Amino acid sequence: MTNAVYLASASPRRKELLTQLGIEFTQFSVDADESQLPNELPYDYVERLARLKAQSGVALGYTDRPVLGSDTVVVIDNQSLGKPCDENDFTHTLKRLSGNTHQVLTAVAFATTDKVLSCVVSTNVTFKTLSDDEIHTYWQSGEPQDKAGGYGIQGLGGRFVTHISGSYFAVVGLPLYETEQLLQTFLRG
Ligand SMILES: Cc1cn([C@H]2C[C@H](O)[C@@H](COP(=O)(O)OP(=O)(O)OP(=O)(O)O)O2)c(=O)[nH]c1=O
Repeated sequence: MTNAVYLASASPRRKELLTQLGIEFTQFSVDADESQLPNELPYDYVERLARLKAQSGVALGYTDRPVLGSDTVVVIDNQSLGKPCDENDFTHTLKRLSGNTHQVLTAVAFATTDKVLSCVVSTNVTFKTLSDDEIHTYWQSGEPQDKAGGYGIQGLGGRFVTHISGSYFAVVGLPLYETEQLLQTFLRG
């Protein structure tokens, strides 16, 4: 088996990040049910989804190379926040992130027909205090809509971040170092 993989993701960020790793890949999207189970912990949730996306790729017939699935959630007060469903939801989220530190959890999974291997990377991100105006203007930029927690650290949302501890790449959607390590372990095992 060569180093080439499949990327089971619709995310343009994950495509860019995987390109940055120099791994040859083919991208396709999978349609996974992303709802959280009752009482499911954020860590378990994000890891389950990454595995589900990878295994859905295998189930679609992409079986000749490892399939990479990944998922990102923002966690504050033990609650997982996905993409905002509307401006109200977004405003509520940004007010919770404002002036606080939250965690971004990104899970990565590789799957083939006979095995699946995954890991979760946690990064702490601290936001400055945001005004109502800043929050409203940011929503109108169109950037928050498709991003976990309603912000993009790599875009206009970057100016809200006063401190980050951990993997910047994991916040954007794919931790470079950990993904490469996981693939090496997967291919060896
Ligand atoms: C917090 C944060 C999230 N994000 C993105 C990463 C993920 O693409 C997205 C979270 O949604 P995900 O459901 O993890 O991924 P996705 O729907 O974009 O792609 P797919 O499921 O097909 O792989 O939020 C940023 O781009 N920047 C950030 O700062």
